[in-house]
Formats: sequence, structure tokens, C-alpha cells
Amino acid sequence: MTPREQEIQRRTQLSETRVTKAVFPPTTNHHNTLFGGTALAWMDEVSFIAATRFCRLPLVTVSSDRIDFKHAIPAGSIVELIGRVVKVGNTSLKVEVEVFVEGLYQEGRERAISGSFSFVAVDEQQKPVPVLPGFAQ
Ligand SMILES: CC(=O)SCCNC(=O)CCNC(=O)[C@H](O)C(C)(C)COP(=O)(O)OP(=O)(O)OC[C@H]1O[C@@H](n2cnc3c(N)ncnc32)[C@H](O)[C@@H]1OP(=O)(O)O
Repeated sequence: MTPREQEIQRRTQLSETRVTKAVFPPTTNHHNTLFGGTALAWMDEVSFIAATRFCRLPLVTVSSDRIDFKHAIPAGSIVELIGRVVKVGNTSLKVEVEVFVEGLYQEGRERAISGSFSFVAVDEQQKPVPVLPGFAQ
């Protein structure tokens, strides 16, 4: 494993980001389930935190990949969002986010939503800069 690969492995572990939330009425829709736009905003935030923890540089969102809403998330659930860096380019990072749902009064959980978000590290002029300076590709 090269020094860059070792550093990517180390930072990937350190930057994993988990956020747990209760799904209460302000975040639900007319189906009494979590509003998709709210889920997307939460996923975007978790992915941004994971990417920032990875490189500790100013980042902008460049794209979001396919988002799959596999199961509805009922009001009164607990959700956990997990963001992990899954790809490291020269100036970009890709973060996968999984959203798990669990009942308040039952054991077990299932994956309800997944998707990914890409970020680019930028300087003061908003020009792309390497996410791992000092670890050449
Ligand atoms: C956190 C926030 O809320 S930010 C707000 C929302 N985001 C923004 O406003 C960003 C607006 N976009 C921009 O400023 C520009 O497009 C930038 C800075 C992101 C990229 O500038 P570009 O001149 O296109 O950069 P360039 O073509 O050199 O690509 C830079 C990197 O982005 C990657 N990239 C570019 N477009 C995409 C895309 N659509 N999807 C995934 N990666 C992309 C490139 O592959 C490259 O990655 P690499 O260096 O790891 O190989």
C-alpha cells in the first residue's frame, strides 16, 4: 500500500459521520412519513461533514448521484444517517450516505435511503485544489 493509500484509509475511518434523529411532525409530509426533501437536506449535511473531516479544506458540492428511496420512514421513527468517503480523486471526494430506520419500540432496523454526494476542494478564488496535498497521486 502506498503512503497515499494508507492516508486515505486512515482518514476514511476518522471521517465516518453518524447522525441520529427522531422523525417528528415538523419533518413529515401528508403521508405522515419523512418528507423526501428533508431527508435529502440531512444527507447533504452528513456527507458535507464527512468530506470536510476527511480533508479539512473548504469544499463545494459538485454533484449528487442517484438517491434511492427504498422504504418510507414513518413519523415516530428513529433514523440514523451514516456518511463515508468512498472515492478520493485529485481535487474531489465522493461520500456515500445510508439512512437506516428503526421503530421506537422494536429492535432491528433497515436501510431506507441511500445516495452519494461529490465535493471539490477549492481555494479563495473557488479554483479546485488537491484534497490531499503532500500525497501525490
Ligand atoms: C457546500 C455547498 O453548499 S456548495 C454550494 C453548491 N455548489 C456550488 O456552488 C459549486 C459550483 N461549481 C463550481 O464552482 C465548479 O463547478 C467546481 C469548483 C465545483 C469545479 O470546477 P471545474 O472547473 O468544473 O473543475 P474541474 O473540471 O477541474 O474538476 C474538478 C474535480 O471535480 C470533478 N467533477 C467535476 N464535475 C463533476 C461532476 N458533475 N460530478 C462529479 N465530479 C465532478 C472532476 O472530476 C475533478 O475531480 P478530480 O480532480 O478529483 O479528478
